[in-house]
Amino acid sequence: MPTTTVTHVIFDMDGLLLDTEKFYTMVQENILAKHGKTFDWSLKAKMMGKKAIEAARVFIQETGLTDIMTPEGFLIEREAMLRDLFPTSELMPGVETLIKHLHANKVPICIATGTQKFHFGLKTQKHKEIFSFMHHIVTGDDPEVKNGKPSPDIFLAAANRFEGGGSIHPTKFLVFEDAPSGVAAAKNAGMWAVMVPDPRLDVSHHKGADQVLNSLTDFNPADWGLPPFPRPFINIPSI
Ligand SMILES: O=P(O)(O)OC[C@H](O)CO
Ligand SMILES: [Mg+2]
Repeated sequence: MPTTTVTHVIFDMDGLLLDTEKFYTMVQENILAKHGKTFDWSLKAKMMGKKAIEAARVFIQETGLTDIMTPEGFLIEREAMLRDLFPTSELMPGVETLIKHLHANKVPICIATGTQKFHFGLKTQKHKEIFSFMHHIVTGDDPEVKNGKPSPDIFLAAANRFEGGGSIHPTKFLVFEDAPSGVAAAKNAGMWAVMVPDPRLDVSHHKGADQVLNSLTDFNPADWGLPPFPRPFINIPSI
């Protein structure tokens, strides 16, 4: 990991801030089971992080369902099943502590997520305070995001929306991601990428990340020149 100092942080959302990838996996397993097929992590690795329609095209192509359903039809079926699940989304471990710490230390933070704006609202409705600390949110259906991850579009758009964003060097941005497409998008944008992958994701997909963590609870802001977490207060009684 390079010794560098970043000044701004961009968070991915699904699978990184919110424990939502399990919903996509479960629903996609259910859809494939109806056609006698199974969903596996090699396909998941190709889909996660992408815009919905781009992920849908991968799903239909890779599972050989092109004669049975269209990507658009798959999304309609998938989203009908996801709609009731999204509002139950929980934060991933370490998220609340890290976001509150960065916000308290006035580190500019934002979100760049492939999910569409409507689903963003459903997924975050239980966590309004945490998401209120974000300077801005860029979603996959934003007009500036012409191509989804691994294209750099969404991270470049997110960087530009900070105060003075357009003149900040990309290496001043630290991106947190869970998906190979997201790490690639961050690197394509010239930014640093901390990957927090699902343990079921093959390690071959970790390449390109500047740092790989098992959990956000293992992140040390000082490693990136960000304000350190306060030292644990140890109350040593006077003798
Ligand atoms: O990981 P995100 O937040 O870019 O979301 C991407 C899709 O919506 C889920 O794979
Ligand atoms: Mg993600």
